[in-house]
Amino acid sequence: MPGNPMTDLLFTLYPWVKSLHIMAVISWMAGLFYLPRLFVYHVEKAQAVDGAPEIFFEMEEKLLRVIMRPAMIVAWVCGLIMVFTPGIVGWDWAWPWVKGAAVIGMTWFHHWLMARRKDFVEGRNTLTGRQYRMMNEVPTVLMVIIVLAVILKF
Ligand code: HEM
Repeated sequence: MPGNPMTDLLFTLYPWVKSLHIMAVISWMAGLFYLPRLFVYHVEKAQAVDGAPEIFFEMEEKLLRVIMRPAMIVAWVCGLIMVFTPGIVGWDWAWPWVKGAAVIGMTWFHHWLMARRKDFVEGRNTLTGRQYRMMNEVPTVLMVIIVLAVILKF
Protein backbone atom coordinates (compact mmCIF):
# COMPACT_ATOMS: atom_id res chain seq x y z
CA MET A 1 0.00 0.00 0.00
CA PRO A 2 2.49 2.70 -1.05
CA GLY A 3 1.21 6.20 -0.48
CA ASN A 4 -0.38 5.46 2.90
CA PRO A 5 1.64 7.65 5.32
CA MET A 6 1.40 5.09 8.15
CA THR A 7 2.64 2.27 5.91
CA ASP A 8 5.44 4.49 4.54
CA LEU A 9 6.52 5.30 8.08
CA LEU A 10 6.53 1.61 9.11
CA PHE A 11 8.64 0.74 6.02
CA THR A 12 11.11 3.55 6.74
CA LEU A 13 11.42 2.54 10.36
CA TYR A 14 11.61 -1.23 9.67
CA PRO A 15 15.45 -1.65 9.62
CA TRP A 16 15.74 0.51 12.76
CA VAL A 17 12.98 -1.32 14.57
CA LYS A 18 14.56 -4.66 13.62
CA SER A 19 17.98 -3.50 14.88
CA LEU A 20 16.45 -2.37 18.18
CA HIS A 21 14.52 -5.65 18.37
CA ILE A 22 17.73 -7.69 18.07
CA MET A 23 19.56 -5.53 20.66
CA ALA A 24 16.66 -5.94 23.11
CA VAL A 25 16.44 -9.67 22.46
CA ILE A 26 20.18 -10.10 23.15
CA SER A 27 19.85 -8.25 26.48
CA TRP A 28 16.70 -10.16 27.47
CA MET A 29 18.30 -13.50 26.61
CA ALA A 30 21.44 -12.64 28.60
CA GLY A 31 19.26 -12.35 31.71
CA LEU A 32 17.14 -15.41 30.88
CA PHE A 33 20.34 -17.48 30.67
CA TYR A 34 22.07 -15.94 33.69
CA LEU A 35 19.31 -15.65 36.31
CA PRO A 36 18.74 -19.44 36.68
CA ARG A 37 22.55 -19.76 37.10
CA LEU A 38 22.42 -17.21 39.91
CA PHE A 39 19.63 -19.27 41.51
CA VAL A 40 21.86 -22.40 41.32
CA TYR A 41 24.62 -20.67 43.30
CA HIS A 42 22.08 -19.00 45.58
CA VAL A 43 20.74 -22.46 46.56
CA GLU A 44 24.05 -24.30 46.71
CA LYS A 45 26.59 -21.79 48.03
CA ALA A 46 25.05 -18.66 49.51
CA GLN A 47 24.18 -20.06 52.95
CA ALA A 48 27.83 -20.88 53.66
CA VAL A 49 28.99 -17.25 53.49
CA ASP A 50 27.90 -14.45 55.84
CA GLY A 51 25.96 -11.75 53.98
CA ALA A 52 25.99 -13.69 50.69
CA PRO A 53 22.19 -14.26 50.50
CA GLU A 54 21.60 -10.47 50.64
CA ILE A 55 24.08 -9.96 47.79
CA PHE A 56 22.27 -12.59 45.72
CA PHE A 57 18.88 -10.95 46.44
CA GLU A 58 20.20 -7.65 45.14
CA MET A 59 21.86 -9.13 42.03
CA GLU A 60 18.71 -11.07 41.13
CA GLU A 61 16.41 -8.10 41.70
CA LYS A 62 18.59 -5.69 39.67
CA LEU A 63 19.01 -8.14 36.80
CA LEU A 64 15.23 -8.55 36.55
CA ARG A 65 14.24 -4.92 37.07
CA VAL A 66 17.04 -3.02 35.27
CA ILE A 67 17.91 -5.37 32.39
CA MET A 68 15.36 -8.12 31.78
CA ARG A 69 12.03 -6.36 32.17
CA PRO A 70 12.89 -3.29 30.02
CA ALA A 71 14.55 -5.54 27.42
CA MET A 72 11.50 -7.83 27.27
CA ILE A 73 9.18 -4.84 26.80
CA VAL A 74 11.34 -3.33 24.00
CA ALA A 75 11.63 -6.76 22.28
CA TRP A 76 7.82 -7.17 22.38
CA VAL A 77 7.03 -3.61 21.23
CA CYS A 78 9.53 -3.72 18.33
CA GLY A 79 8.42 -7.25 17.39
CA LEU A 80 4.77 -6.19 17.31
CA ILE A 81 5.58 -3.06 15.25
CA MET A 82 7.15 -5.40 12.66
CA VAL A 83 4.13 -7.70 12.84
CA PHE A 84 1.98 -4.68 11.86
CA THR A 85 4.36 -3.66 9.04
CA PRO A 86 2.63 -4.91 5.87
CA GLY A 87 4.40 -7.69 3.96
CA ILE A 88 6.80 -8.72 6.74
CA VAL A 89 4.92 -11.65 8.26
CA GLY A 90 3.27 -14.24 6.00
CA TRP A 91 0.60 -15.87 8.12
CA ASP A 92 0.20 -18.71 5.60
CA TRP A 93 3.61 -20.00 6.67
CA ALA A 94 4.30 -22.00 9.82
CA TRP A 95 7.24 -19.91 11.07
CA PRO A 96 5.28 -16.96 12.55
CA TRP A 97 3.08 -19.35 14.53
CA VAL A 98 6.05 -21.42 15.70
CA LYS A 99 7.95 -18.28 16.65
CA GLY A 100 4.87 -16.83 18.37
CA ALA A 101 4.43 -19.97 20.47
CA ALA A 102 8.14 -20.01 21.42
CA VAL A 103 8.08 -16.31 22.32
CA ILE A 104 5.05 -16.87 24.56
CA GLY A 105 7.05 -19.71 26.14
CA MET A 106 10.00 -17.35 26.67
CA THR A 107 7.68 -14.78 28.30
CA TRP A 108 6.20 -17.51 30.52
CA PHE A 109 9.78 -18.48 31.56
CA HIS A 110 10.53 -14.83 32.46
CA HIS A 111 7.46 -14.78 34.73
CA TRP A 112 8.40 -18.16 36.20
CA LEU A 113 11.80 -16.70 37.14
CA MET A 114 10.08 -13.67 38.73
CA ALA A 115 7.95 -16.02 40.84
CA ARG A 116 11.03 -18.04 41.93
CA ARG A 117 12.82 -14.82 42.94
CA LYS A 118 9.84 -13.98 45.11
CA ASP A 119 10.14 -17.45 46.69
CA PHE A 120 13.77 -16.72 47.60
CA VAL A 121 12.87 -13.34 49.12
CA GLU A 122 10.11 -14.92 51.22
CA GLY A 123 12.37 -17.83 52.25
CA ARG A 124 10.19 -20.49 50.63
CA ASN A 125 12.31 -21.70 47.72
CA THR A 126 11.86 -25.47 47.38
CA LEU A 127 13.83 -26.12 44.18
CA THR A 128 17.33 -27.61 44.14
CA GLY A 129 20.37 -26.44 42.20
CA ARG A 130 19.93 -29.41 39.88
CA GLN A 131 16.34 -28.38 39.09
CA TYR A 132 17.47 -24.82 38.32
CA ARG A 133 20.21 -26.23 36.07
CA MET A 134 17.57 -28.21 34.19
CA MET A 135 15.27 -25.19 33.83
CA ASN A 136 18.25 -23.34 32.34
CA GLU A 137 17.76 -25.45 29.20
CA VAL A 138 14.26 -24.00 28.58
CA PRO A 139 15.47 -20.65 27.10
CA THR A 140 18.17 -22.50 25.12
CA VAL A 141 15.65 -24.77 23.41
CA LEU A 142 13.25 -21.87 22.77
CA MET A 143 16.09 -19.74 21.32
CA VAL A 144 17.04 -22.50 18.84
CA ILE A 145 13.38 -22.76 17.72
CA ILE A 146 13.01 -18.97 17.36
CA VAL A 147 16.22 -18.42 15.41
CA LEU A 148 15.47 -21.31 13.03
CA ALA A 149 11.93 -19.94 12.56
CA VAL A 150 13.03 -16.39 11.68
CA ILE A 151 15.98 -17.43 9.52
CA LEU A 152 14.62 -20.48 7.65
CA LYS A 153 11.09 -19.01 7.37
CA PHE A 154 9.55 -22.47 6.78
C1 HEM B 1 8.88 -10.74 22.16
C2 HEM B 1 8.09 -11.02 21.13
C3 HEM B 1 8.63 -11.05 19.71
C4 HEM B 1 7.95 -10.66 18.60
C5 HEM B 1 6.51 -10.13 18.56
C6 HEM B 1 8.84 -10.83 17.48
C7 HEM B 1 8.54 -10.53 16.14
C8 HEM B 1 9.46 -10.42 15.12
C9 HEM B 1 9.19 -10.00 13.77
C10 HEM B 1 7.81 -9.65 13.24
C11 HEM B 1 10.36 -9.99 13.08
C12 HEM B 1 10.57 -9.57 11.62
C13 HEM B 1 10.79 -10.78 10.78
C14 HEM B 1 11.35 -10.39 9.43
O1 HEM B 1 11.87 -9.29 9.27
O2 HEM B 1 11.28 -11.21 8.53
C15 HEM B 1 11.40 -10.41 14.00
C16 HEM B 1 12.73 -10.51 13.67
C17 HEM B 1 13.65 -11.18 14.44
N1 HEM B 1 13.44 -11.69 15.71
FE1 HEM B 1 11.76 -11.48 16.82
N2 HEM B 1 10.04 -11.31 17.92
C18 HEM B 1 9.95 -11.49 19.29
C19 HEM B 1 10.95 -12.03 20.10
C20 HEM B 1 12.15 -12.54 19.65
C21 HEM B 1 13.08 -13.34 20.43
C22 HEM B 1 12.86 -13.76 21.90
C23 HEM B 1 14.15 -13.62 19.63
C24 HEM B 1 15.41 -14.43 19.89
C25 HEM B 1 15.56 -15.32 20.83
C26 HEM B 1 13.91 -12.99 18.34
C27 HEM B 1 14.79 -13.00 17.29
C28 HEM B 1 14.60 -12.34 16.10
C29 HEM B 1 15.61 -12.21 15.05
C30 HEM B 1 17.01 -12.80 15.08
C31 HEM B 1 15.01 -11.47 14.01
C32 HEM B 1 15.65 -11.04 12.69
C33 HEM B 1 15.29 -12.02 11.59
C34 HEM B 1 15.58 -11.48 10.21
O3 HEM B 1 16.67 -10.92 9.98
O4 HEM B 1 14.72 -11.58 9.36
N3 HEM B 1 12.68 -12.36 18.39
N4 HEM B 1 10.82 -10.67 15.23
